[in-house]
Amino acid sequence: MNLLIVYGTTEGQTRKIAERMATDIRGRRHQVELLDSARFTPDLKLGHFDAFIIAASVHQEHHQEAVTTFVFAHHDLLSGKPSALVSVSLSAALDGHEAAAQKYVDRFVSVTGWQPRMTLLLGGALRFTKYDYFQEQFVKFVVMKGEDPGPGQDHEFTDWNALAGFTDRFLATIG
Ligand SMILES: Cc1cc2nc3c(=O)[nH]c(=O)nc-3n(C[C@H](O)[C@H](O)[C@H](O)COP(=O)(O)O)c2cc1C
Repeated sequence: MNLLIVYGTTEGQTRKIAERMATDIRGRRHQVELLDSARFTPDLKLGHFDAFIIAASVHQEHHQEAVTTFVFAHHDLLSGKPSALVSVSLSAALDGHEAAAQKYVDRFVSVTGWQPRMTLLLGGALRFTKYDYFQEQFVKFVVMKGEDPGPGQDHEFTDWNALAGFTDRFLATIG
């Protein structure tokens, strides 16, 4: 099988997630190409791929615009082949915030018209040491609703075992 992973990342965590999936897929003896949504090439031949994984992170309640545009433009092709969505957010990792994480996905599906075969809501990372004032305030007060982020400045919430299990299950659906 030949898979394409298209990812959108703002601070780098989703790139790390996409790269981990690619490593796992190659370990299962499939071919895989990684494409950063910020670097689309018009000559990319999507018809060459047997299955697709879209991975994008959430900022201010939305996935990256470049990913949304790509999926909207190709939703028929994506819906006609095995395809999966990995939605990376803080809400996916925080107790009591699952509904918000699901809401981002529901909106993405409704805006793009694509119905992924499988979806994973996956925790991302907090990088307070890299945020500017606005980013820090937004994460603390809008996303975390004033909850104490804890003493550590930066924290990775990504459940790598859940990701590996998801990748395996998706590969099992495409044979
Ligand atoms: C400015 C900013 C806004 C964010 N907005 C949201 C949000 O609305 N909902 C959410 O669940 N997570 C939000 N997050 C958390 C990100 O989804 C999380 O940090 C993720 O790991 C980012 O992935 P990336 O490094 O691939 O861009 C936000 C993060 C930042 C820095």
